[in-house]
Amino acid sequence: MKKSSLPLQSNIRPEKHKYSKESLTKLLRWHFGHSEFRGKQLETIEAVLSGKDCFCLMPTGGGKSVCYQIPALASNGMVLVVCPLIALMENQVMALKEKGISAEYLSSTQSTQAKNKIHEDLDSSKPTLRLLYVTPELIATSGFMAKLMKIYSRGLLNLIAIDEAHCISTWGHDFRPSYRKLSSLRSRLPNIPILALTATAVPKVQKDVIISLALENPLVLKSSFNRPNIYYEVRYKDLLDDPFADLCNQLKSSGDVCAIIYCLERAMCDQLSVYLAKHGISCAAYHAGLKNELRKSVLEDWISSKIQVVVATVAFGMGIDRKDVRVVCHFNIPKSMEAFYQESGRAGRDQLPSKSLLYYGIEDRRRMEFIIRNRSSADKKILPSSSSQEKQSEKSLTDFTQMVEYCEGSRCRRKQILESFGEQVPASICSRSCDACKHPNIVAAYLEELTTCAVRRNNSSSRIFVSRSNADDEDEFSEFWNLKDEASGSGEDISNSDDDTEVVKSLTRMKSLKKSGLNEKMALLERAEENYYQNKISVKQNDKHDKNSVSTSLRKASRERLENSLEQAQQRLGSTKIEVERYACFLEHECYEKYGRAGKSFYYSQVASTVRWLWTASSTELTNRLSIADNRCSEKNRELPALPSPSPVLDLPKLVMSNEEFCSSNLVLETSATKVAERKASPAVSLPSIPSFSEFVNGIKEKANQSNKSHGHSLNRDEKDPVKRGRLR
Ligand SMILES: Nc1ncnc2c1ncn2[C@@H]1O[C@H](COP(=O)(O)OP(=O)(O)OP(=O)(O)O)[C@@H](O)[C@H]1O
Ligand SMILES: [Mg+2]
Repeated sequence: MKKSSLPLQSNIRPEKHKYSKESLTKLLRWHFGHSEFRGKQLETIEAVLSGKDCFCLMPTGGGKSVCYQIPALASNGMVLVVCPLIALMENQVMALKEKGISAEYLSSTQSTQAKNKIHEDLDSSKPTLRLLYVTPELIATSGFMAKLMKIYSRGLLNLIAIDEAHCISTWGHDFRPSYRKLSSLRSRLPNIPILALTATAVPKVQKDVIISLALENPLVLKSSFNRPNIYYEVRYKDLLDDPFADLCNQLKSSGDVCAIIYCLERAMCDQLSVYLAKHGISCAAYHAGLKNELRKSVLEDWISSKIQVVVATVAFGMGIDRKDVRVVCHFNIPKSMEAFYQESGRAGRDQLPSKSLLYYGIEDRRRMEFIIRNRSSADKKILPSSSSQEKQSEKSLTDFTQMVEYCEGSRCRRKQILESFGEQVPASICSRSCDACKHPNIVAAYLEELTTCAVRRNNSSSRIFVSRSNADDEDEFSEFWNLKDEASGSGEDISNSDDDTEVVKSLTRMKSLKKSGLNEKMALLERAEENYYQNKISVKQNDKHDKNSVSTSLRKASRERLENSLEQAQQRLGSTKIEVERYACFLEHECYEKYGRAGKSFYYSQVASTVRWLWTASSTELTNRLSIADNRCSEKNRELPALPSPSPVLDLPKLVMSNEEFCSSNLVLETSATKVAERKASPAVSLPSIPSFSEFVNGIKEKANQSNKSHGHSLNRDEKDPVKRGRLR
């Protein structure tokens, strides 16, 4: 159904018309059904209608399209819209046509017939087209440029809108080399106002966009990037029993809502989508590995609400306008804050309460670092090394570090996002609409547990890197670098004079930020460990009353805790038969060997790590680890370290075993039944609670100050005990 145009004035160029707010609002209501302009929409529209260049920064879903669609309706000529993706153009043109607005797009995917029809209209004496969407690649062709010049010389071109303008900058997260070619528009088509629009522009990118498009004294309109209707939350994979199940519960508890789940790899999209579907969630996978028809039908089904959840790679989303997306989940850490902001910003475009969930895992982090580093070295092989490339790879790592800070820090998530775009905001801006502000104690406790996990994984980190040694393999399965071909084909050097200092500054900033976060704790822990191994810690081995020493009762309790966990692992894995008591002795002994002398806090942590590992270990991992115990049996003469003197309260001489005793312990230990009975009957050996690393550090400080202050953690012990809490709720 075609609506008649509201009669407004003629050509906006060369005479610059003044449009009243009322007449423009009328257009907005008539064509789009919105009652008022939002944010900076009106200012932007007035600026371009008066012939000014304009740089418009609005948050995702802020309503940037209206800023060039209304000018197209306010005049008789045509607005040229440059878009990075065909799918994006298709969507917008379809939506405009449904509103009765004359809009078309030109792309390689169209039939010759469709293209000819558009060209006929453009060549006619009175073209009806109001908006013509094109890709930057088309602009670069001489044929299209000639056509454009003709339209221009006839006075029919009113405005050039560059959507997703950050794609022009190599500093932006979605750099498109073809966007660089837009720089000729200004010289070829002088006096036509250019409107650059983006939701993602750090100051450096803004500057780059303005220079690259040769905008003349542009009006720069910035809205806040804040998305107040989005609640931000990070969930920690390493602390979860089953991240798939957790996500499934999260989606179910939100109701049958529309969601996008982003994964790094195609295989993960398929796997997760199958899992969710099996558990009653209406969903489908979407990635570049699927056939075009299937992809198209998934997209159509999702847009028309036939399916509610799409599990996709980053190939899905730019410009997709489903307003009621309630949850955007990143199942793997994104590569940068910009990418995260863009993707999570697809939630709540209708301004209603929505959620951004990010599942953070230590292995995901390492993997992404690995990909970024390898991508950089792969690029170096393809392209001759240049300073701009080096800066680029440094930037990728710096960007990623910022994302890691977001996950590993306990600061307000919203504030972190906004500050990463150079926006200084008061702490009150969040009003408890992120997990760090809403549940600061819980987030702090999770991060402390994560520290312990990180230490444990540090010991086995090489496994991850060894198994992923070929960067090219990554690209086959992930759309992480989805614009890679284009990017690597471009040899343009676009370095700016101040790039070096900017990068150095931001790196320094990142380093100083790190100091306050998890890394500091890690460094502290590493130093403490180092000190221990260099015998700098004086452990009073013979002092029975040293509160920090590991008592025999503690060792026994730890062994029982490990027995419980081994029993649970056995149940979970089903097929694996484990000699629970024997291996619990072995695992406990490992913990003691490594940390016993450093004191009970380190020892506790190590036991807790082992318990957590047992919750998630696969059958093979478990078998591998326990086979070490069996191998040890052959080391007959190896001496175990001496235990500290037994506690006067509970003397358990049998707890300290030689290797031989250990190897035959399955024969001498009591039956499970008697042990369980004994365990129940013995109140003296209750399971120890595990102090966090910060509790440990605070404890030392307190001791030094001889203060009677309590620890100051508001979580009670039950909440902090990972065994009792078990997992993230
Ligand atoms: N003045 C307004 N009042 C109410 N809704 C509006 C207004 N302007 C735009 N919208 C709606 O806001 C939604 C987002 O608009 P649009 O797609 O233009 O956002 P965008 O800024 O281009 O987002 P993105 O950065 O994700 O591309 C659309 O559904 C649109 O209809
Ligand atoms: Mg848009």
